Amino acid sequence: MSRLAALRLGHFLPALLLLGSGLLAATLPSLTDFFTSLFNVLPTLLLLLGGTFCMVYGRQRELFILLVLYMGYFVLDDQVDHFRDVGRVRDDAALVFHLCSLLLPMLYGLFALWRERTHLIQDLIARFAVLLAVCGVATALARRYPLALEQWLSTIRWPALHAEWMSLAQLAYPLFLLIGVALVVQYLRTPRPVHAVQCVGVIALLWMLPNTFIQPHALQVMTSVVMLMIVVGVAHEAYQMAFRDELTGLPGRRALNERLQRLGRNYVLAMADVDHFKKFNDTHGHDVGDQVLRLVAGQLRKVGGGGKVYRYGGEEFTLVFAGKTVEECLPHLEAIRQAVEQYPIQLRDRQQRPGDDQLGRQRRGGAGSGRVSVTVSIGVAQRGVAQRSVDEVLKAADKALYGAKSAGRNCVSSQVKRRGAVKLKSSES
Ligand SMILES: Nc1nc2c(ncn2[C@@H]2O[C@H](COP(=O)(O)OP(=O)(O)OP(=O)(O)O)[C@@H](O)[C@H]2O)c(=O)[nH]1
Repeated sequence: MSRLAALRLGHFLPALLLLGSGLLAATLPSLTDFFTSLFNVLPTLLLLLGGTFCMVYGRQRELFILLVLYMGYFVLDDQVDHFRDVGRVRDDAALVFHLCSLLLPMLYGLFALWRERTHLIQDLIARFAVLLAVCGVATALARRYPLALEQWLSTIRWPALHAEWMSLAQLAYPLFLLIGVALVVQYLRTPRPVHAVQCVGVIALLWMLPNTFIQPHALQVMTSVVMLMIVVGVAHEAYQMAFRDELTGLPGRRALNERLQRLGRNYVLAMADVDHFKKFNDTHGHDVGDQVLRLVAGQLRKVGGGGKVYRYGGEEFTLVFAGKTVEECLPHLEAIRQAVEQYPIQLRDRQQRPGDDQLGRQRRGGAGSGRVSVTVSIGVAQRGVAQRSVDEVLKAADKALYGAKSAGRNCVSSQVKRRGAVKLKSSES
């Protein structure tokens, strides 16, 4: 699967919806008392709840992003409050604002790109040390040389690139660009929900900073929104870990158990099993076996007739058809059986794999390249008078699968129970 194909709207959608709602709320001329109070406490609440959640699950990276966002909010909110109460900005407002417009994207980007690789405690200490060092140096410089620092920050270094609407320190724009590109590259290399959320978060910050003193609720609303995005991203990944099978990307056994609880009165279950997979593993190795499981999963996923496929475990998959009869499902099962059988699997020696794509394509087409194919056997059963509970239907599908294996494999078998008699129907190529 290409990296672009792996790019999933589902990874971005929650964050984009939050961003849209945030923009709407932040640009409203006034908010009701309820929402004003809510957004006043939301950043603190999200730091406490989201931070605890991240700590419990060892998500240091997201914990520090939340911390950086909150610190930025804390410092700027003080300035905005003064501006709102007195009607003019504090003397140090320009210095604080320019410093935040550099430090906020810088620290956000740094922690977003800094993967958790070392031991949890070491990682925590290293991140704290970096945060303290950067904030400590910035505070010391701001106290010691306020005027020089403010001048340095507000200098327009590249007049040709400056536009009227650019209210941040000019250095902030290339910094935002650099971080945005780095985060997009990170997502393309590893398409994970938190990586997607971090990309959208940069856009929200880029909108928030210039509007901090202009839109009355920009700071509270956008800080809350970005913090919420990060927490949602972590929750999304926790859900995926629990319900998705990592190898194939299919929903896993836990997701299947959930689905089986709410199937209604009419449904069909099918069990699909890769034939002679032990032999395949023994011949080609476990790694190639894993690749094959991914390919088979990719073919099974295409099943028609409203079927949904789950990885049951090992080399077994379960297909669920809600509101269908066996007769309606058989053509779709037969189609995927054929699709798996006809799918050519290219075996390549890892060590001999060329770095060059074109060379790789040539070699794949070459006579020496090894092509194999695998087949699946499928057993299918339907809820009926003889098997009423999900367990019974699953058992019947398993029995039909056993029948398919006995009938020579690479076929679909359905077990139809009528008045105690068991009839096994096999369709073979
Ligand atoms: N590579 C790989 N192999 C797995 C995985 N899960 C289970 N297996 C292997 O799948 C094989 C299952 O073999 P068996 O259940 O004996 O059946 P089979 O060889 O497929 O033969 P039939 O089902 O009778 O056609 C075992 O060798 C397992 O090690 C996995 O995630 N990756």
